[in-house]
Amino acid sequence: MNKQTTPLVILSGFLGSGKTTLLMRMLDDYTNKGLRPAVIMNEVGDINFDGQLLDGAISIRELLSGCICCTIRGDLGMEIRNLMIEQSPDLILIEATGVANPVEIFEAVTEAAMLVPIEIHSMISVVDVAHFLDWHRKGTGKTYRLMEEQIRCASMILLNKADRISDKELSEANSLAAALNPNALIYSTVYCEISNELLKLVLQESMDVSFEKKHHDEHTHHHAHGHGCTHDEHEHECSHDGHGHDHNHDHNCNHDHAHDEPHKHYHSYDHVMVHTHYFNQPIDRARLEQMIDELPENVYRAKGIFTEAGTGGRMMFQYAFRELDILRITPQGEVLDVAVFIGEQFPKQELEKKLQLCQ
Ligand SMILES: Nc1nc2c(ncn2[C@@H]2O[C@H](COP(=O)(O)OP(=O)(O)OP(=O)(O)O)[C@@H](O)[C@H]2O)c(=O)[nH]1
Repeated sequence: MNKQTTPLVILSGFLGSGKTTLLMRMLDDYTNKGLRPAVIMNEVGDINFDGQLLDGAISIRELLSGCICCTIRGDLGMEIRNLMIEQSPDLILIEATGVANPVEIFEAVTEAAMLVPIEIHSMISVVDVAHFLDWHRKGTGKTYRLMEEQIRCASMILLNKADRISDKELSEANSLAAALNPNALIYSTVYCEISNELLKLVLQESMDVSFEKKHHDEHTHHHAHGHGCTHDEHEHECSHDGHGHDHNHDHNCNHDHAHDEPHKHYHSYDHVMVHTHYFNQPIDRARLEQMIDELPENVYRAKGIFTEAGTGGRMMFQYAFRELDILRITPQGEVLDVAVFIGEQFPKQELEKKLQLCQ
């Protein structure tokens, strides 16, 4: 490890694949070893629920309401710079949004490296293996292509949620991932459980070599600000009709795709829709569970904090690819009751009605 630079690890992977689960493991391990990690978390929504799950002693920077690979790319550089100056951490972990294009994140970090001495040691792509196979069978769509890109750019791939598929399917997913990225280390995991040796390896310098090579070999489109990305700031469709708040991320990313072939550049963010709902009353948990069970397929991800009617307990729910987890939390500081839904073209008004009925 080069002592002059601070190692930086990027956690990428589609919505709900297990990035925060991995982040928490890494933080536990590194803090137990006496290291001082700092975290940058990026969410497409307005709220960072995952910060609630982290130890209050860890320095966390949040980049909300935008995707670090595009709209708030400049902010990432500034955050890294500020973190380095104010905290001088031993390492920086960046959890990207599930819809971030890894090539763009890599470039945003590279730009930051011009300001402060940091070095990317690893880009870990966490894959919800059941979700990945499902999309592979459909074989099309921006979501699948984004997942492919996240796999292609990784130095390490975790085929996570292995508990949700058979051994045969796991071996199929392994072959698919290896075909997309023969240079990466591939592991299958349950709740991102990786060994201490691997966690150590993540911080070692050699890991980024194949990644950099892939970057230059395969992603030959022009960049360094000259990539023709004319972001028409978000067309924020903010309908403050009481509680709902929608973001239709309709920016036009005019990448010069002629230069991108054969590996096109997928900014899945432009087709992603975010709906935020603030609860103003306690929630009937059974109704919430039923409402989530009935969510349309194109809602990929939902998270929220609510007060349970009856017990008055504060709860966090996590929904990813048709699986729901609800856990009791002790909020750090003042935290509102709020839920965020992320997906593609889902009927927001219908969702709003159902949310109202849970109260
Ligand atoms: N069954 C199963 N569930 C898992 C596994 N790993 C994570 N989860 C659950 O999947 C949900 C999403 O996990 P997160 O770690 O929050 O996923 P994420 O990638 O950070 O999600 P976003 O930040 O929204 O993109 C949570 O409810 C986790 O408890 C696993 O291996 N198996």
